[in-house]
Amino acid sequence: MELPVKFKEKIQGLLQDEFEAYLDSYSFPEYQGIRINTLKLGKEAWDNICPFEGLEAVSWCKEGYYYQEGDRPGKHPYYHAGLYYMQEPSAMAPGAYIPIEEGDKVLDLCAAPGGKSTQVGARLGQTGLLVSNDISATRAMALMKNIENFGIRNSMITAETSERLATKFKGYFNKILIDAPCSGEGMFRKNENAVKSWETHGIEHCCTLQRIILEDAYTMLKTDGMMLYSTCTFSPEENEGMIEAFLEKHPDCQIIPLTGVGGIKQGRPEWSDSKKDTLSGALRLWPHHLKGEGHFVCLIQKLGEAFDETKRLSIKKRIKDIPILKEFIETNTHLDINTPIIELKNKIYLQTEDAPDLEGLRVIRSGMYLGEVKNKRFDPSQVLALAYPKEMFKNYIDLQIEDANVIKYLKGETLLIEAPKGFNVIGVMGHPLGWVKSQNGTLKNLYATNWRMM
Ligand SMILES: C[S@@+](CC[C@H](N)C(=O)[O-])C[C@H]1O[C@@H](n2cnc3c(N)ncnc32)[C@H](O)[C@@H]1O
Repeated sequence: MELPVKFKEKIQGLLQDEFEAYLDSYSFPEYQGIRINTLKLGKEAWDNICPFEGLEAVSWCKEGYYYQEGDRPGKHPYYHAGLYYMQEPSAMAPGAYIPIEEGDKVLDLCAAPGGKSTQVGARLGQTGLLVSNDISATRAMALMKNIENFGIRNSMITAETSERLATKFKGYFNKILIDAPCSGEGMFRKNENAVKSWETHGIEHCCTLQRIILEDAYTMLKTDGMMLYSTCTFSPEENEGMIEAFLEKHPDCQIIPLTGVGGIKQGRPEWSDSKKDTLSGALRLWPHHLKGEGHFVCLIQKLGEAFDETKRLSIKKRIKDIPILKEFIETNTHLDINTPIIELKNKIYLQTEDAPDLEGLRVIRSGMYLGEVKNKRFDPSQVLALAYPKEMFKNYIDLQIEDANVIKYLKGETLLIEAPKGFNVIGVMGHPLGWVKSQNGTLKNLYATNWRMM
């Protein structure tokens, strides 16, 4: 790996006698992690079915593990069941350090492909609301799939600029995650393109974006709300310097100090202009101090007054108001038919009671997609099967992990299994995978085409 000379000189000046150790980290292996989905199973249940040998705990994220080279977690049926997310271990820090309380309204402002959104969504435990946003609609589609696979029900997904979101959500959120677009110096070890991008775009371009995003996040925070700012870069301009400039502009905000564990170091006030001690309450993850690529994390609280001016969705419909949907839900599930929904071009989305009105925004998913009313029938979505435990479904077929039918199902094949006539949910080791339709000993495979195993 050839590091840009300018970068090397700068980091040497910053790290001084740590510089050699930092350079040595480029010969260390790439660290890969998985994070268990606590919406679907607890630690004990995971330990009972874990298919990977020698997982090692990530010290700053209690659901995180390093897996070994040769493991293929993305190819395992448990990945299709949404039991875990694959994530670089240092990237687990922002989602682990942001305080989340039951019922919080959380915004993940730069969310794709969904590492931190799935983490925070799991921590919300299906309470409150998670709005996940990314400026790129293409990346937001990948984000949507990850959120759906995780079974996060209380979520909305948008593809917007922070400026446009801020016009809708003034003073609305309790917590905001800003995993800012950055110069990506922490990605150099595993991705040569990150070096090219650093040389092309430069740090100043990223700083401009970060300043705008932080300002908009401030507008969207409630009084006492907290935002967690993170980057995967080392440059002080995008980290301590960015926070310092923000706090100068907003004296009603303060850093909530965080304490590093497992080799995580504190922020470096000496790398800022003001050298304010409070900046040491931020965290720095370095590849020469821990097993991870690198991150910066800082938690900020807004104390100033803010008023929630966000328009709420006027819920006019519930499941019971659409006869075909009501019949499907009552026949096949134990879902409450009073649950609020919205209907958009025959597609039905589950809503939370206090959902915000997203009109005028570029919306990727307005609530959890339940399915489609089509030619006087209801086609249930893949998401519906993944978003609830097996007990929610009246007909559930469970397969053992070694059963060849698991892979056949994930590949979209028809299965020869006796089951009650009509819709069934099929799953593996107690965890739903998707729908099948049973008739005369045959299961028609309804596993969504774009989710199939290759
Ligand atoms: C570091 S990545 C986010 C990674 C993500 N948080 C995760 O954990 O999977 C930064 C993201 O910011 C998005 N982005 C860039 N500029 C943005 C803006 N002005 N508003 C919102 N998102 C933006 C990029 O498309 C990119 O997906």
